[in-house]
Amino acid sequence: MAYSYSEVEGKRAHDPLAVGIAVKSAKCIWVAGPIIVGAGPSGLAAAACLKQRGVPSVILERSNCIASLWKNRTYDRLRLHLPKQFCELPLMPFPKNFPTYPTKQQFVAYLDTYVSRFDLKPVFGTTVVSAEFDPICRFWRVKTSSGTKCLDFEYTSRWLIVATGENAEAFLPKLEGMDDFRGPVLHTSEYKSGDMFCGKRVLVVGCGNSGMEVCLDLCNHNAQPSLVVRDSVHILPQEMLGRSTFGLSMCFLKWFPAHIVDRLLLLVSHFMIGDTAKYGLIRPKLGPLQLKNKTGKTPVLDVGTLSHIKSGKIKVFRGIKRVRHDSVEFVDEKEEKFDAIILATGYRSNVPSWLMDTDMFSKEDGFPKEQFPHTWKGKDGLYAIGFNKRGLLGASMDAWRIAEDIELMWKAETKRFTDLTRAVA
Ligand SMILES: Cc1cc2nc3c(=O)[nH]c(=O)nc-3n(C[C@H](O)[C@H](O)[C@H](O)COP(=O)(O)OP(=O)(O)OC[C@H]3O[C@@H](n4cnc5c(N)ncnc54)[C@H](O)[C@@H]3O)c2cc1C
Ligand SMILES: NC(=O)C1=CN([C@@H]2O[C@H](COP(=O)(O)OP(=O)(O)OC[C@H]3O[C@@H](n4cnc5c(N)ncnc54)[C@H](OP(=O)(O)O)[C@@H]3O)[C@@H](O)[C@H]2O)C=CC1
Ligand SMILES: O=C(O)C(=O)Cc1c[nH]c2ccccc12
Repeated sequence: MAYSYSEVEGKRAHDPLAVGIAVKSAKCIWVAGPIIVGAGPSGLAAAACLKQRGVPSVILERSNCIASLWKNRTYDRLRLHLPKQFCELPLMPFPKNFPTYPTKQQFVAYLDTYVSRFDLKPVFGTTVVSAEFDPICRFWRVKTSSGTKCLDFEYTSRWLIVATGENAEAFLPKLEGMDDFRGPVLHTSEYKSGDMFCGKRVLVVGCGNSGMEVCLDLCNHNAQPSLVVRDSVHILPQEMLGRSTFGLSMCFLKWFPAHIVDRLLLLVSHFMIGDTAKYGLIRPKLGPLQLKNKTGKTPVLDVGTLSHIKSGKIKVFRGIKRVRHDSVEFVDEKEEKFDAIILATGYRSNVPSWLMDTDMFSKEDGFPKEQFPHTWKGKDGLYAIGFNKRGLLGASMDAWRIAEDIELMWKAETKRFTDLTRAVA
């Protein structure tokens, strides 16, 4: 099937002149600057930093909006857990009137403004299904799918920036007997509020920040939540000594090693919230910051759930042995009836499903093989943003580095091109 120039034109992202996209063939689009996969906070931050340095880019996004995780796959009561100064994207501070912990709606509004401010125009409804480096031409071939075959393209560029996120796909563990359960089973990415669970017995599986906060939301909606804690977990108060726990940790880390700061955090936590192990929340052997550094596991910042666990309003269970028709059996042989199950079991990267043949990413977990601060750069013009397990702050750090790196090559190439055209003229 032949494609007219205007049809391909319709799929163009940014200002075609500024971007310098050239249509190479009917279904192939050459991108002069980098291709960015994903229009979440990371992809947007990368595009903005590049633009500020005069480097155009094209963002490919599978959903029909920016920040789809925040807009479509998070619960209503979500707020940033870290103070706003640690969650800003590069080049644009939060509005002064934002509270210390902005709501999801405020954060999303900020991202919408960010997009307007930098005039970013992601190509929506475009899933990257494969990306491969062509060693002969020395550029990346990025194949996309839009659901309609006639709108599938191959984008090519010298640079590829992976910004699909650490939370690209909901992780749904296979629990024995789950198919027999008579009630609803949903992942936290589908959970909006406890409205529909009023009066219901709900089992929340997983005690990360999502599981803990969903339990709190269920309490607020008069449901009866129970929490599965299969392993150990660090719970820290969101604030201590009059400061945010995160801010305080960052401050102390400038002077002391992580294991010392961990001792302080645990001491103050013990003083403020007591021994969490008494309630089934056993602390890992390694301190919260050391554990975060080593495994990426984020400590839970308590926003009110713990008091309901202490009061017995939220029951804590150990791992699940099997699910039955209307109940769940736990590893310690206890069995309890439930009306619904919410899987707060986290997410997975989807990079191995589309990025071919690279040394940069692990095929097992879809994260860069290198550790922070070396996660952002691979070979042959390949970059990763938002994969250093340091949230939005980490994504901002990556954005600066990537833009700086690409700008140097971009300027050199632009100069070569200008020299060449002058010589020809
Ligand atoms: C509930 C929740 C709350 C959080 N709160 C905080 C917080 O308060 N502070 C903090 O610092 N961090 C927080 N995080 C961490 C979180 O990872 C970041 O906030 C942020 O969303 C990461 O941005 P990202 O752009 O890297 O990934 P995402 O926001 O996940 O964006 C990735 C984008 O890539 C798109 N995509 C994926 N695969 C493809 C493909 N194959 N083709 C095209 N597009 C694709 C997705 O649709 C998505 O829009 C939170 C995470 C969750 C889940
Ligand atoms: N406002 C905020 O800032 C918020 C931030 N977040 C962030 O979003 C990211 C994702 O968080 P979250 O969704 O909580 O996911 P996490 O990956 O942090 O937590 C998943 C939890 O599920 C448990 N789990 C996984 N499989 C099973 C199973 N088969 N049986 C029992 N338990 C299981 C894990 O246990 P184990 O550890 O044993 O593997 C872990 O406790 C994190 O970075 C988090 O900090 C989330 C919510 C709010
Ligand atoms: O939400 C996340 O997982 C983040 O990476 C941000 C974050 C929340 N709490 C933290 C504690 C230590 C380091 C990062 C975080």
